[in-house]
Amino acid sequence: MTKYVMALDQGTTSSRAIIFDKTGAIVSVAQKEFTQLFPAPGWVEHDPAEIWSSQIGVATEAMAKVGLEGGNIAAIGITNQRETTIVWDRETGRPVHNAIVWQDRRTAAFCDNLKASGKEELIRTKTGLVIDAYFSGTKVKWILDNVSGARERAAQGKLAFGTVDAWLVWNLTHGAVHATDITNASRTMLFNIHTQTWDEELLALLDIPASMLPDVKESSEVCGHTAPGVFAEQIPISGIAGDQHAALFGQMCTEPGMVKNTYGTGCFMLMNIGPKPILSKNNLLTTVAWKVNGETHYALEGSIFIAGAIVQWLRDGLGIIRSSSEVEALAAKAVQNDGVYLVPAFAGLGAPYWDQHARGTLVGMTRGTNASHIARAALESIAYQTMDVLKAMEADAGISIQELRVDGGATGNNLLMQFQADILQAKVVRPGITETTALGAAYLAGLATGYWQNLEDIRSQWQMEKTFTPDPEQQQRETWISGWHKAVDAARHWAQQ
Ligand SMILES: Nc1ncnc2c1ncn2[C@@H]1O[C@H](COP(=O)(O)OP(=O)(O)O)[C@@H](O)[C@H]1O
Ligand SMILES: O=P(O)(O)OC[C@H](O)CO
Repeated sequence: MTKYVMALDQGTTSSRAIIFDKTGAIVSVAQKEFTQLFPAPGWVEHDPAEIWSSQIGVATEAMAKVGLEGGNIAAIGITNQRETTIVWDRETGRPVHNAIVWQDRRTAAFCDNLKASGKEELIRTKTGLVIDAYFSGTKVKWILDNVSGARERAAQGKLAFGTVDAWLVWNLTHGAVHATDITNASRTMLFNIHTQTWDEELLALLDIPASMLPDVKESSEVCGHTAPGVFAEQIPISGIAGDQHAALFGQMCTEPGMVKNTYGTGCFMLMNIGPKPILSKNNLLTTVAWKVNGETHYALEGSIFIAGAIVQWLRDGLGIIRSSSEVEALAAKAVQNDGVYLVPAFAGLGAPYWDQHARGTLVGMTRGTNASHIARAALESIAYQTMDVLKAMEADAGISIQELRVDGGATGNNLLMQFQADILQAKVVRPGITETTALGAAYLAGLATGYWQNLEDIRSQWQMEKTFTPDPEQQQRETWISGWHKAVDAARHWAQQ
């Protein structure tokens, strides 16, 4: 019987299942968007039941589309939107609250207080993270503080916390396994990336009982099997990684100094920095890239909160396009931005600014401004934010980055990719398979079960599809960049009380 590996890719806006064969080629894909809930300004939630039902639905659909059954799947890999926080009852398996999504800003004031109380250095040194509402820790605390009876039940060991990977594992195993992997753990602000354990001092600081926490596994390791009845046969769950870490692996950035940028809802640039967790001096995060066969690789990360999501906003919020793919043609109608800049700080600004109070800002409009300028400014904002992060990364690593490997939904946009190369003055390289997040999770899962023997087995599978080279004639770059930074200044601190 021919065997395959299935990746479950639970993203911010959709759940996807992708089945790969031994050559790393895609055999089947199924995808389902799910509901985004915005219960208050700055709040973003998902229904955990819908996360699970959409994910198991697409897994079954991807198999059925090509006539595969459980017995055909050698391993399952999970990759997920990170930081998004779910707390559930261990006995009933029911969540006590909606998932609080990574973009949610409700704990920003608490984070300000934490900073004011001088905890920044402690948290940075232990976790590699800056204090921000982005990470899971303060979201767990919010649930315990705000859901009636939750704190008491948590103290009695009755509640479980997990990021989305742990929630999927719990459901796939019918509650037999409560586990996460080290990459997801490194995004909680509760995990010490040096000792690789949950940190008691941070748990005490946020008043979170250790009994709620999942076991922490390597990224490529069998952590359990699907429960009987989930699929026709029980399948090992043998790879887990946060989506950005999985993408770094799927892009085969396995050597220190290699960099990838994923253009999805947000943009996330990660650089492999090898086995030592170097702390950033330029407001980037230090995070665990993966742990495989007992060897940990670390990464520097620049997280941008709104990237492709700005295109969704043009579609759903402004209504100037009907589908994301229309944005390129609309933007191309404006040869230049004509001084119009859009800073998409809808959820504050992430790296390298870390301004929780920045807000979305559109500047530089005149009577000649039309929808195409706004579309162009939206696309350019993705590239400018990436440039800010790349400059910080170059400063930290002391190197000049010549090549950026890219993936994610927005990389299909050639205008954006060319502008990115021009503004960075670096090559932008798009691989044949842009589903590198899912591919990375599949590789991690397949390596643990012997589907692939070792890295050499898979390294040669990475192939370039198109390289965007910078236009050497570009004269206006510096002017454009200084316009962008003026616009960022206008967006900053806007919502500060
Ligand atoms: N042609 C395009 N140009 C720009 N952005 C696009 C284009 N097509 C899709 N996108 C954006 O890419 C994002 C989806 O990418 P994906 O990698 O699936 O994201 P996620 O994993 O965050 O859900 C959406 O925000 C969408 O607006
Ligand atoms: O779902 P994505 O691809 O936008 O990724 C979300 C990130 O993991 C959040 O940190």
